[in-house]
Amino acid sequence: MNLAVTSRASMLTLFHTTTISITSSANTIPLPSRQPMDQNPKRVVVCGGGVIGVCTAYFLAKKGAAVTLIEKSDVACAASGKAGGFLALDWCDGGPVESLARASFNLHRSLSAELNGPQSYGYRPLTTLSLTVTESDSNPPSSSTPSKSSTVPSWIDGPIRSPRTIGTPETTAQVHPQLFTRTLIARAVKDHGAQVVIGKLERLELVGGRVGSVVLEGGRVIECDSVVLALGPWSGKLEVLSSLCRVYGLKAHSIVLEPREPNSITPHALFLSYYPSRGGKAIDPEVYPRPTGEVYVCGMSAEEEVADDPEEIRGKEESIEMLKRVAKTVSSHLGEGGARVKAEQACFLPCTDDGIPVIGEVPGVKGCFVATGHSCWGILNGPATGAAMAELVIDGNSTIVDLKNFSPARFLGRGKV
Ligand SMILES: Cc1cc2nc3c(=O)[nH]c(=O)nc-3n(C[C@H](O)[C@H](O)[C@H](O)COP(=O)(O)OP(=O)(O)OC[C@H]3O[C@@H](n4cnc5c(N)ncnc54)[C@H](O)[C@@H]3O)c2cc1C
Repeated sequence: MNLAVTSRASMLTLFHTTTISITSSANTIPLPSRQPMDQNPKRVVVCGGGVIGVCTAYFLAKKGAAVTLIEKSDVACAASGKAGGFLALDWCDGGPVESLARASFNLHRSLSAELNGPQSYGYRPLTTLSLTVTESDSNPPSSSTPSKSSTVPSWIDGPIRSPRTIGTPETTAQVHPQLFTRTLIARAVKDHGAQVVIGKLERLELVGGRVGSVVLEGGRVIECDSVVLALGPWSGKLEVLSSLCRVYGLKAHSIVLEPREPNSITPHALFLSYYPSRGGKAIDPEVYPRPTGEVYVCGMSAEEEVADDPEEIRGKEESIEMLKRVAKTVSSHLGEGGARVKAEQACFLPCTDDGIPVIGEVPGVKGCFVATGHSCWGILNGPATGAAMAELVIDGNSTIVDLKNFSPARFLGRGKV
C-alpha cells in the first residue's frame, strides 16, 4: 500500500535490492523493570491515547512516574485502533528508523510474553507474501485459476501471479492494534497506578521557560513536571510544535471482513501489487487475516486536512468499494457470498516532512517532549518509542535506542516546507 512517502511497499523495494543480515538470536529484549516506589515521583502528563502515548505512559508508569494520560475521545479511537497491526523486524533496515524498528519488534515479543499477547491482543508470528493481482471484469472462478506455487495457501484462489515469501514467522508478526493499545493502558492503570483523563489538551503553561502544567478544554489545570505530546496527526495543531515543524495527516482506508469459514484462512499477511480492470492505476493494498477470525484489508491513501474530532473521520465511498473489490478478487472467501463486512473506516497516518519520527525534548521548552510522525510504522515502533521516551524523561537519556536521528532539534533553522 502506498501509505506514505516511507510506505511499507517502498521499503520492500529496498528489502529486495539490498543484502540484509538478520540477527538470529533469541531476539527478545528484557523489559525495563519496575522501579521502587519513589516518595516524590515525577509527575508526567502524556497527551494522546494512541499507541505512542499509551506505550509511553506504560513504560513511564512502570519506571515509577506518576502518570496521567489525557485523551480527548477514547483510547485507540484513531489510527492506533484502525491500523493493520503488522510488525516487521528488518524492513526498515538501512534507513534512519532501523534501530528503533529492530528494538521495537523484539520488545513486542517480550511484551507478548509478559502480557499474554496471543490471548489478550492477537499477537502472532506470520508468514508474509508478496503477490501480483490483475483484476478483470470477468475474473475466472476459483477452479479455473492458474495453478499457484505451493507457498500460496488454498484460500487465495484469485488471479494471482509472482508469489514471493517476503517475511517468515521469525521476521514478521502481527497484533490487533486496538486490543494491544487498550491492554497496555489497562495494565498501566491496574499495575502501575497510571490515570486516564478524557479531555482535550488546549495548551501548556510555562513557568520560567519550563512546563508547569497543562490546561484542558473547559479550564481544568493539571500540574506536572514534564509533558509528552503524542497527538499523532493532531500534533501539528499545537503552537509549541507547529512553530518548529510540520506534522500532517495522510488519510488511509480499511475494511474488516468476517469470513463465513474463518478456519480456512491461514496466518499469511499479503502485500499486493494490484492492477484494477480497464487500466486503472495500480495500487498496493495489504490483507491481514487475524486470529479473531476477521480479515483486515487496507489501502487507498491521500493527504487531507485532519478533522478535529477523531470520531468524525469517514472514508470515501469509492476507496471503500475498491478495497471490497480487492478482497473479492484475491479470495472467494472474502467476497459477498463468503464474508460479511464488519467495518468500513478511515484514519490518518501522522507524517513529518522528512518522513522520520520526531522523538525528544522540544528545543527551548524544558520538560516538554514530543513523540510523533511514525507514519505507517507506529504500531511496530510504539514500544521502543515509549520505552526510550520513559528513559529520556526520567533519566535524561535513552539507552534502549539512540534518539539522535529523531531529535526535534533537527528542524531548527530549516524552515517548514
Ligand atoms: C490504514 C492504516 C494501516 C496501518 N497499518 C499499520 C501496520 O500494519 N503496522 C504499523 O506499525 N503501523 C500501521 N499504521 C500506522 C499506525 O497506525 C500509526 O503510525 C499509529 O497508530 C500512530 O499512533 P499515534 O499514537 O501517534 O497517533 P493516533 O493513533 O492518531 O493517536 C493520537 C491520539 O491523540 C488524541 N488527541 C488528539 N488531539 C488531542 C488533544 N488536543 N487532547 C487530547 N487528545 C488528543 C486523538 O484522539 C488520538 O487518540 C497504519 C495506519 C493506517 C492509517
